[in-house]
Amino acid sequence: MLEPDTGETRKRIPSTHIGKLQLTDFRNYSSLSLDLRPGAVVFTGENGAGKTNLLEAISFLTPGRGLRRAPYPDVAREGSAGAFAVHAAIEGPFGDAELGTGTTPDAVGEAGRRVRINGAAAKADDMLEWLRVVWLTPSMDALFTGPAGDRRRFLDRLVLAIDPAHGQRALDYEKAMRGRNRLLSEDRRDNAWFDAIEIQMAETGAAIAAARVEMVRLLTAMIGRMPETGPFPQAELSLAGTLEQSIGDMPAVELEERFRQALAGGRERDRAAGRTLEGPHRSDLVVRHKPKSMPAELCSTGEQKALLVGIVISHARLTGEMAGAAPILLLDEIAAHLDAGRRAALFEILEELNCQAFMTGTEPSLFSSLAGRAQFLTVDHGSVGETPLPDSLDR
Ligand SMILES: Nc1ncnc2c1ncn2[C@@H]1O[C@H](COP(=O)(O)OP(=O)(O)OP(=O)(O)O)[C@@H](O)[C@H]1O
Repeated sequence: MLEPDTGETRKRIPSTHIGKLQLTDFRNYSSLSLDLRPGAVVFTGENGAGKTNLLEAISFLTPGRGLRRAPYPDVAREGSAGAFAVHAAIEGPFGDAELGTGTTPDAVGEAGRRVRINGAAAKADDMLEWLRVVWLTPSMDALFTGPAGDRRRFLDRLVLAIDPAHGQRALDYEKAMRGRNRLLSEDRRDNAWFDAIEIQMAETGAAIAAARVEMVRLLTAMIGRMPETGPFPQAELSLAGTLEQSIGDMPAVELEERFRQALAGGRERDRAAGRTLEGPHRSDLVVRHKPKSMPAELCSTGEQKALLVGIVISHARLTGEMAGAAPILLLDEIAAHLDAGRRAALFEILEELNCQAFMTGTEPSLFSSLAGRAQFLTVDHGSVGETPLPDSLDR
């Protein structure tokens, strides 16, 4: 894996931006065509107008199930034939590209979403060659207090943005584990079958753990570049998980072999539980508020939000340096828990990162410090137009 640029002469990372976004039968949009500019893009409108839907559409320009993780039939506009399409014209340092994605009425699961790049059928992972998309949504406000699975998913998305092979690794591991869990729950005792599955789990599981450890190492270095206190305090990151904690203590092949042995030795225990109890699917990302030396889950709501924003910003910087192009950021209701000082600080950092950053809020006044430096768009139940300026910001 490449190292981020830590030199004295830090260059400005080139920006990738969506110049045009077109939606068909996507949530409350029957047909929409939007011209977008680089830098900050602010969507404002009343509750239920369709602001988050726009961010969700952009989140489909990266592998996975989008920022709501919704079943595809829910995403297609009610009253439509049951299929949706998102199309984006991308401009960036690697050239221009046309990215298209969508479903058919019977699409289910991740594989049910089709992708086209420059008119040709492509895999979802191929979109990562053109742009990286990272998001922060209000549902992530409970990231530090909620279940470990949410933090794992968050971490794996961070890894995916800098290491495109991570998605396939995770899919392969899950597929093998589902096979093993089926054998366990059906009380099958076919040792050869178990052996074959466990070899696959050991290989992919050790690779997943190694990629996560690497991510935490790189992100920790990047977080260290921020002021320790300041508007977005430094987070201290570590991983809880048998595999992750053993990395560095032994060569990768030995780690893989140990995990394989642990799986084989744990069959009876797992049979009693009806599922696999050990592996990277049980790991957790542990976050502490460094200046306060306190677990993140014990911090105030605002402090947790500031920590999370700090992590996402550092990750965006890391992604930019490693991928050679700044990622696209989706910041849903970002202003909600941030005071005016932190909002202004965030906008400054986004400009420095050179990201196209999509932000939503009910009131344009929340973004007043961006007046003249951002594209302001008003969302109104299925249509989007330029926000009249400057009056709306002078309030
Ligand atoms: N499949 C669908 N077809 C049509 N409309 C839908 C579909 N799914 C959701 N909606 C509508 O989209 C709207 C919600 O949009 P969205 O979540 O983007 O709102 P928002 O502007 O972000 O609101 P808030 O400020 O409350 O977060 C709701 O009115 C909802 O009924």
